[in-house]
Amino acid sequence: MAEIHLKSLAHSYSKSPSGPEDYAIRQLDHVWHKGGAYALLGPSGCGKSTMLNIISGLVQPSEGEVLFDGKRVNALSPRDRNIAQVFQFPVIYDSMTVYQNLAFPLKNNKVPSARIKERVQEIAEVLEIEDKLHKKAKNLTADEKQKVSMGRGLVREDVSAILFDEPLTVIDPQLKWKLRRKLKQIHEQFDITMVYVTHDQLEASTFADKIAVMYDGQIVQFGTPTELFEQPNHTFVGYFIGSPGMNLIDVERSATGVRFGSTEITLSPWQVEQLARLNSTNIKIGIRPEFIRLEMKPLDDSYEVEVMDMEDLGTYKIVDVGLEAQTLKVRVDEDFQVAIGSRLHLSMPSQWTMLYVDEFLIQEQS
Ligand SMILES: Nc1ncnc2c1ncn2[C@@H]1O[C@H](COP(=O)(O)OP(=O)(O)OP(=O)(O)O)[C@@H](O)[C@H]1O
Repeated sequence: MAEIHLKSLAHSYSKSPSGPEDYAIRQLDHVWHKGGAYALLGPSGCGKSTMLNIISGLVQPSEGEVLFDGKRVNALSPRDRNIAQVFQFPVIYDSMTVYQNLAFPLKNNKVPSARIKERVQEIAEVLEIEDKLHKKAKNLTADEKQKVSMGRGLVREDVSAILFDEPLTVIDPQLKWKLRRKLKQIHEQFDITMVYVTHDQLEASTFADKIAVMYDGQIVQFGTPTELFEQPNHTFVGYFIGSPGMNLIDVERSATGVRFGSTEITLSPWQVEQLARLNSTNIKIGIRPEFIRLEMKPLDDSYEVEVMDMEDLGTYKIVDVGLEAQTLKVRVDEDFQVAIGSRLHLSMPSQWTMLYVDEFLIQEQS
């Protein structure tokens, strides 16, 4: 098991990149600590697979270093890096039995046969495929094949880390949840560094203690699911995490804070102070639908809004309200009743009103 440090790492698939847009990974520094259960979350094309392949050695980074426990491994082959990688689609030998498939990585590493037997049995039990051990892999279902593929990654005890690249894509939705829990359990049991790539926030937060959110070749935030929800460090994190995502409104500076149209937004004094130090005109405020309050009567700091739409999602409702030219989404209880077109009063608690300049969160200095 190793700490994996990506130092000043950047990668372009182009031989002569002419600008940041030619990079799949823009310059970043990141540490995956020993024994952590991590997710690497982001939309298609943001660079997740490239990062995993750089760690495992399948891709050589065009800039920077990959360090395992402080030792540079850029020149080491994937085999010598001792990383197990599980891909989106099963990588197994069809002509071998399940047992032979699971035993293969151990045999290659000259593990004594008694230990191979024990270990294969242990992993097969965890993945609930012990009754398939003597079946030929070609006769398995797609789900079972992927379980074997995962087992081949999990079976080795000496690995620096296990990297999972969207491993549950081919798995039946019913089984997905169960397998994610299993992986988490395996992590707790064997204490291995695991990095799990996904574009699904639910998958990321059920598996990982900490999530790295990737956007456009950069890690824009590395935090717990709660931190990503409550303090999105970048507008993309606000938008991508949550269902629906954060309300983001373009604003301009005003005498007391910021405004859009004739709506003045009251900021905290420290936000005003920090904003005054910056020149950018790319300013947004963000607030999650869960943190906006809707009232029948005006409050001191409320804004009058019009109800535009309402969606009943079973256990809660999402109300769309119009404030000047903006539409904000508000999450309300299931029993909330209101007619479309009625006028309500909206308030945004300052504690949950985030200020973004050039897409990054303005944070209170301690
Ligand atoms: N072998 C390659 N040659 C050239 N460009 C590539 C290659 N592999 C990936 N890219 C490009 O690099 C960028 C990052 O791709 P990558 O596959 O790492 O993203 P991803 O986040 O894993 O996406 P997905 O979830 O769709 O797999 C994309 O613009 C992609 O088109």
